[in-house]
Amino acid sequence: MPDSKMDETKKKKKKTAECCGYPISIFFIVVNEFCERFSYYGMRAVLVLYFRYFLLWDDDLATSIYHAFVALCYLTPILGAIIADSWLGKFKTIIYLSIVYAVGQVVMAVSTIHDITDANRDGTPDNFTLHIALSMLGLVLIALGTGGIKPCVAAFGGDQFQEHQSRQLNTFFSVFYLCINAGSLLSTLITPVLRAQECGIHTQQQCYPLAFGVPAALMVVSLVVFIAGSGMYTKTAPEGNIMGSVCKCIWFALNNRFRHRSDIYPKREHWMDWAEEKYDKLLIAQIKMVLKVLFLYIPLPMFWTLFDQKGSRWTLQATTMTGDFGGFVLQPDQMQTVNPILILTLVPIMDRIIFPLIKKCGLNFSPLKRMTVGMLFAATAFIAAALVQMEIDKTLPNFPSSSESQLKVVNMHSESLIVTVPSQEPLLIGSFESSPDYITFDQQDIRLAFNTTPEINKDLSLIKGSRQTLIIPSEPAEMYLKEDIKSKPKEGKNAVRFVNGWTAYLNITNLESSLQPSETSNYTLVSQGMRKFTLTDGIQSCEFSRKFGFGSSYTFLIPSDLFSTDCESIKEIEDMQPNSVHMALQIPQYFLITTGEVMFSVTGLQFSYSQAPKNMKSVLQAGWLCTNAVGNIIVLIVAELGKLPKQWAEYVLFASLLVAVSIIFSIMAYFYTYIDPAEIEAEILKQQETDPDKKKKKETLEMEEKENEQEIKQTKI
Ligand SMILES: NCCC(=O)N[C@@H](Cc1c[nH]cn1)C(=O)O
Repeated sequence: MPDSKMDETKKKKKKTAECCGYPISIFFIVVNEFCERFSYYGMRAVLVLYFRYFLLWDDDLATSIYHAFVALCYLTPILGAIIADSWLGKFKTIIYLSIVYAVGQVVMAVSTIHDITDANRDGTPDNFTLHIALSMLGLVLIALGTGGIKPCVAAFGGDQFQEHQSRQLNTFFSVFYLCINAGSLLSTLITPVLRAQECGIHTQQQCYPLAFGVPAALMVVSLVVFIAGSGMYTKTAPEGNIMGSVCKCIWFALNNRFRHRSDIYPKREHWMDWAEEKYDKLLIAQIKMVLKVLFLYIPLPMFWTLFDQKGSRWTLQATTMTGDFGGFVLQPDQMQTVNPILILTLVPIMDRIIFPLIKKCGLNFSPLKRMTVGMLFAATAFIAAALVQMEIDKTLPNFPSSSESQLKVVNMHSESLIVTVPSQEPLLIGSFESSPDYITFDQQDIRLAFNTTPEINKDLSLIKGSRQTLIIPSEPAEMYLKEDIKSKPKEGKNAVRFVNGWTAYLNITNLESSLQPSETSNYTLVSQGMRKFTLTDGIQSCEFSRKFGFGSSYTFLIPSDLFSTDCESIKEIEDMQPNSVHMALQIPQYFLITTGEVMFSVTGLQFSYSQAPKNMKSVLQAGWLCTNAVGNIIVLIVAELGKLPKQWAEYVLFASLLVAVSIIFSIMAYFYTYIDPAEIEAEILKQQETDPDKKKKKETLEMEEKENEQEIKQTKI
């Protein structure tokens, strides 16, 4: 950098306004981040539901696309960092990519308006292709925007601080993290509520446009806030194509090293020193710093692999638990908000109390040690999750393995029946009752004998890995098999179905179609709480209500005296008992992983900023975010491949993997020496200034490069 230019930036820095030791411009950046994270996490909160219930994709497709989107969001930071460092500078990159981001959010919101293609006004869109195309376009733009600006915003925030504000700089990253979590907490609470509203022009539907529209609006606010602070920022100019020269320099060093591999050449301290012939000492030193940090990042994705499973595995675990807290009832997916709530309380506690206390005890709790401890906390969180899982497993129904089949017998006949089952005591099943529990068979083909007159022998071919119910109607010879659910119902809901013992067809609320005599309905899902069903045959009707817990399954037997007893005589068969392990048991694992997050993630953010040379701050931020992307990809792969028979075993496996990785990391960290990039850079510059010969050489090289660049530009034109 020419001296005159350096003086200019120094002067500018002196002018920045301060408040309590912090640059005022920080305020705008922090508010901007809050709005942006509100927008991002709010959209993410309803995304899977949008795929599932608006685009009508199946579960697997919905979750795969969701994870792929999240992974993409953490890969695009590389792109953002390149644009910022080599072309537009952080400030302009943030503005332009925020516009892309906001446009993406708006496109996404528009894609959720069913009325735009609902010509026949039946409430479902007629042209799914258009909606899918729009939403995919929206998501790509959003991933580009959110990922692109993320490394820039953190680094740009850091840039606002001057050298004497290093203490405030550390606090900034904590406050930054608090804002992220305040934004994510609020939006994950609000957008699902917005989604549950009904809206529409022709037909009233779930209000996805509102659930995606509010995040879009917040992104526009975020952009406006950022621009509002425009006059106050310290803006560092882009320093040219850093990534390009870094790659060229590394390539040259490797080549040069290879050419001089014979013993006759003197060894050099570091392989990067082999670039000295052609490249500036400063650049070489900077590359060394970055490479050291990037090398250290290699084990980090494992942390995110565990961390990001709280959104998937842990939420699934919560669906097998009960959320009844007496006064209020917590839904399984709401358990996730425990993380941001704990962040909001733990970050200040750590910063104000725990870390200063450790320091007072004379212990040096360096950033890398903190990160190692953070990883160990995450591992213990998974051990806690495994313990909870074992508790749940005790209460879970005994589902058939893939080679077994299970059968239950329901007797709707007016008399008791004795059923002879292979390798079992004969079963006595009273009229209007069922066999006490599912009977498990190793074989598929079985023969049952019934003591009716005349005796009935029935050959059944059961489905492997399935649960089925044999319904014996009033006319026993017409018995039939019905397939049952073989896992806990989704999202903590309850699966219910009816067997019609009434003599005519019945309409029942919640059921898709009317039920013929002796027919068994398909399952309908009802959520926790008091639920009412109205049964009618077109002439008479009665109401039947029941309180449901979480994750149960019932078959309701409708008797022939249904209406004379005012629905009182409906009999329930419990196929799956409601969940009984309390969701509060998940709090320890949330506490542990969040403590781990504060030590690992907040520290990693600071570390990535502080150890990066001035012109490569966003690059290292991008590298840091990339560890998150890789972590998500590992989740995707493991979810596809690894099907451990027991969930608790999978938790223990992940915990052990992370412990192993954290040991490796601690060894790597032991050999890392913390640096002050600014100091090293200043020293090298000084050396070069006192060495006029080298300075000249460097200047000619720089001029050559510039000429080259200009030539390239001209040829392009
Ligand atoms: N506490 C969870 C929300 C949160 O802090 N997210 C931060 C950090 C982060 C990156 N990957 C996972 N987490 C963010 O979005 O930058």
